[in-house]
Amino acid sequence: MTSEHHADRPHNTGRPRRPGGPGYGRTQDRDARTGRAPRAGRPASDPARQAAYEAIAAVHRDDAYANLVLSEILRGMGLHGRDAAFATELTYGTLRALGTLDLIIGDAAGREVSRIDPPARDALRLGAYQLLFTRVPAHAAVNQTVDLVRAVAPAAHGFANAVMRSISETSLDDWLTKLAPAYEQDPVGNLAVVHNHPEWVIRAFSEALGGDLEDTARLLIEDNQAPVVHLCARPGRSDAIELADEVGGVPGAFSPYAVYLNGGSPAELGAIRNGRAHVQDEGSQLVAAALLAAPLEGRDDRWLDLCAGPGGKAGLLGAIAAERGARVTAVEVAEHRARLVDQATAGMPVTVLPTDGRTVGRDPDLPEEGFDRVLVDAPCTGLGSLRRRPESRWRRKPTDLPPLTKLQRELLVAALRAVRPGGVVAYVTCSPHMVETQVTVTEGSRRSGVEVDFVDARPLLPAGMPHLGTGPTVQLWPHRHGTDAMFLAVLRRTS
Ligand SMILES: C[S@@+](CC[C@H](N)C(=O)[O-])C[C@H]1O[C@@H](n2cnc3c(N)ncnc32)[C@H](O)[C@@H]1O
Repeated sequence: MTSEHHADRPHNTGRPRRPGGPGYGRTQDRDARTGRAPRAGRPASDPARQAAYEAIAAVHRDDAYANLVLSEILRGMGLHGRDAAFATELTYGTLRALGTLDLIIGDAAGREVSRIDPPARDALRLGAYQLLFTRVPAHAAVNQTVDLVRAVAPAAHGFANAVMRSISETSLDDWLTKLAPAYEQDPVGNLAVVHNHPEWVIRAFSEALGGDLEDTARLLIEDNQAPVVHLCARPGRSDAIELADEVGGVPGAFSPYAVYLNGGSPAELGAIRNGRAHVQDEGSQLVAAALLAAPLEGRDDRWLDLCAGPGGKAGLLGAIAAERGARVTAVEVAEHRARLVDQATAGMPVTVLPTDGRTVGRDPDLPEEGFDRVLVDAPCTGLGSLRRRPESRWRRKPTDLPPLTKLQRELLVAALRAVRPGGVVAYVTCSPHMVETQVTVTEGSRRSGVEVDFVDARPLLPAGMPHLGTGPTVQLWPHRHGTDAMFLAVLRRTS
């Protein structure tokens, strides 16, 4: 091993790195130790790769969300069109495939990736992704990566060159054969490496899919695809067919409000800018509409959204409330998210309460038995929307579950107290994890102190929708419905 193989170790061992501190400099920064600019007169790498590197580094360094940080970076660098699309593919693809990329890099480098200096490590991940998962020619992937490493971790460029060349000598299939355990001996371990998901997530998916590993594999494959952007045509303001014509999209398969967008930036659409539509997964539209489709006797004009931020479902409920003469109270505990709900529901009969949803009965605006329909779109692991949040499968941990499920139960209990006898509560998560779905619903309703009945949620979804199971709850799936894996339970308070 040459000395360069060791040159990428942290220089300031023992001290945590600050964001923007040495070793994490932006590609155009000067080298923190030598003060020299990287390869004077020559860009570190092309702008799309540079943007992708910055985004990946920010996700790992600052716990940033890829979608938010990438759009900021693209804006800051003035990247549009093909460059922006390439940067997005590189960022999302690298973050999704992280577990497998790290195994391969670790093998090629002869050391754990945790022992590679973070800037060099992120550049190598980006490079390995190009080599193994894209049609970028190998020489371009290697050279661009080495140039990038020269800029962000100058001492490691020789090491990076050796690792990239070693990775490029073997095809992805051969790497997977070498590093994945045999399916017959360890099916979950095999799927984890082959389809880029943590094992605990695969076990959770498999449990929710009745232990069917072939079906689970189909879900994992779907999770690795870039999702189609769905719009929601707001009732009373727009119509899905007209909107599809206007934006060059296609009306959705299930939700009467859904339009599938054929690429392009939704933020630039007139319909989004003037509040006739919003971006929202079709599954989210379906579960919000299901709450309003549940039969109800008596009063039906006081609706509550107990976890409203950033306001997607509140926007749909508010638009329908305007048509039906109802009023929505939208509760959101995080102030900045409550402001987003305000913006999302401008001009609708919606009152936003920036408060904790568990204060039902203690807050005069959240009286017990004060609402006819209540939505609890509970905070959750988000394992059902991994397509949209490429980093989250590696960031989430099983230890996230106990505090989240406690909060979910408490919010469901609050919802069951807020609804009047005879009224309905929809409990929704964008996670299919059974602990967040079935277990929370069973435990929450048991602890609420009120009597409830399950309402069969299947007839509350559009007629003819396939794969809705045996009820009374419904689990949607990316590989079956093209939606996020939304879970829906509808409960009627009977006492
Ligand atoms: C899954 S998100 C809701 C998404 C939203 N319904 C939509 O469609 O845009 C859950 C939300 O619950 C909020 N939240 C968490 N704890 C809460 C609490 N105790 N009371 C009210 N909101 C809470 C989170 O800040 C987060 O915005």
